[in-house]
Amino acid sequence: MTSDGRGQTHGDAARDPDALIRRAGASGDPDRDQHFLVDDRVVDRIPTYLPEDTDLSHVLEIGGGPGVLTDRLLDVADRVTVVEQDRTFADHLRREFAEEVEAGRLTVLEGDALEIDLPDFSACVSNLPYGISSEISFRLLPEGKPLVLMFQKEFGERMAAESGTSEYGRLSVSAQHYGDVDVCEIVPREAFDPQPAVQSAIVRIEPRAPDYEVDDEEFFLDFVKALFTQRRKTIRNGIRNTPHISGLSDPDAVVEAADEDVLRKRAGNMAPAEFAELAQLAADVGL
Ligand SMILES: C[S@@+](CC[C@H](N)C(=O)[O-])C[C@H]1O[C@@H](n2cnc3c(N)ncnc32)[C@H](O)[C@@H]1O
Repeated sequence: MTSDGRGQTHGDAARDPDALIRRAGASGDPDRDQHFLVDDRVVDRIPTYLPEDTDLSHVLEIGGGPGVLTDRLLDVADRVTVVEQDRTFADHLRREFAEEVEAGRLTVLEGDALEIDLPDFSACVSNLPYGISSEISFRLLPEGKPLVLMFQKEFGERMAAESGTSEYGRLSVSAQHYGDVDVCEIVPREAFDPQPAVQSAIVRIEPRAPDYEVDDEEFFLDFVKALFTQRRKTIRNGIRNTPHISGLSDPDAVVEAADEDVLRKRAGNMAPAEFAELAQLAADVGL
């Protein structure tokens, strides 16, 4: 660790994004979710969004590309593992950061982040391939580690949305079940090359032990999904209409046992803790 306590430093200066892309020998292909960060100021800020007391012993990055974020992560972390599916960029990362690879400070895993065995990591910081935002998030969230992730703006805002807003939905409840979710920054299209069609958002997820119990995590997530397919209906009707999604064998028993105030609500007005309490009851009497 350096004197500022934020990990080791490497090299003298941050590598220039344009030079990194040139040395990779390939430009980004939007069809492969390759939108590379070229705005140094944004890249510099990303690691600073990690919660203060984050353990930086082993930071995971999904989708390294030319390595501009990898470079900054090596500045703050003791060790970095980067997963990159595209061989051209995986090879480039190994070449570009050969010293760090040699020193055991950087591991480059070539493969699909949805399929590959992920290492134990202490935090994850990534400008994600947008096409796998949802699936990779739900691989990372249950690990209970701090995450700083770049998403498409609308996706990030839905993840962080509060109950009662139009963006609040299944994604918000499921993500906030694992931690406190904030949008740290909206990033304009111009910060990337090639530019994506829409703006992006940097989102922080700070893990938190839930202040409620969920014994059957899978049922909880299915139950939330089921109720949001009926978001305009009351919870009472939502429970009755969706046993094929929630897996409940006796939805009427759940309706009979649940609190009348809750049954009158709609999914968009239920906080994650209220969903969890209802799911716990539903699992007990209706599964
Ligand atoms: C949005 S770019 C980010 C690149 C770099 N971190 C940056 O910020 O400039 C996403 C990267 O993820 C890679 N990628 C796409 N799908 C992937 C997958 N399923 N698993 C691992 N990497 C993937 C792409 O090749 C690309 O390099």
